[in-house]
Amino acid sequence: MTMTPDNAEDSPPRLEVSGLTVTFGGLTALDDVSFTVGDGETVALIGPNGAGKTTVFNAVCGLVRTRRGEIRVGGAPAPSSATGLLGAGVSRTLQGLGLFDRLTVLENVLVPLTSTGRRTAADDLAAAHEVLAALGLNAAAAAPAGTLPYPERKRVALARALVTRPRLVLLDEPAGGLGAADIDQLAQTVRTVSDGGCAVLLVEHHVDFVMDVADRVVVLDFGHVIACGTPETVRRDPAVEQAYLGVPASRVSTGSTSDKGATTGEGS
Ligand SMILES: Nc1ncnc2c1ncn2[C@@H]1O[C@H](COP(=O)(O)OP(=O)(O)OP(=O)(O)O)[C@@H](O)[C@H]1O
Repeated sequence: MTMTPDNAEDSPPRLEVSGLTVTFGGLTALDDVSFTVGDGETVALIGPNGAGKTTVFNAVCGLVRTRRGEIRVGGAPAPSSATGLLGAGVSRTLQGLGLFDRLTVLENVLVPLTSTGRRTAADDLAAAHEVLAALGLNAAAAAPAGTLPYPERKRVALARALVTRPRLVLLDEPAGGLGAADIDQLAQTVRTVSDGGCAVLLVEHHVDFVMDVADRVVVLDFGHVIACGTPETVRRDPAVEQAYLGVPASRVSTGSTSDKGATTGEGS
């Protein structure tokens, strides 16, 4: 859902990517990529393997050098340090989850709060328990994260991204490896987050999930934006059909259990 704050017409987009070009040696991973994500808006980046989706995330987080172009968060140049991003209200999840398996679920979720050092321990605990409750993880709070089943581990990673109450959250394949019930729950969480005014940018291969939650879809292919629009517009676009949606998953997937193809059923 797109929120319309009172002064929306005066506000810069929460995320503005303009003419972003990233090269790795002789490879142009992103070529003149531009799009925006507004407050309360959910935008999905889709495209085949190697299209450049994760590179966009890495560029927004300052993890890869930008050859050309500009990235602005809330109207200001995007910070490039982890603490700068947290301060600007940006958080992200990782494809590989990146949890500390031996730390408890609660300790994992507290990590981004303690690293900012701006709040009291009591505030941090309250915020962590709030997000754990919202994601149905309270009962698992004291368990080592590594002992949980994969869908719960994914929710812990999501909780860790949301505990700072971000204004922009980047979700890297949030539905990957999940079954239908977990994807429904995830979609509800994404809607709640965006209804609260947070801008959501997600990379996802699970097309049904994208069509369900995204306000707009940006389609990348070989580092170029080949389509951008509402889910229905993009789904009917012949160029998107040819580059991605019409391509058998086996031709864009990296493995038989991978969620990297354009999947339309359950993610695993
Ligand atoms: N650090 C790097 N060094 C060299 N090449 C890289 C690096 N990171 C990404 N690439 C290349 O850049 C291109 C875009 O990769 P990227 O990971 O952004 O694609 P993607 O759309 O996220 O793919 P996937 O769906 O498989 O995650 C690919 O050709 C990839 O091999």
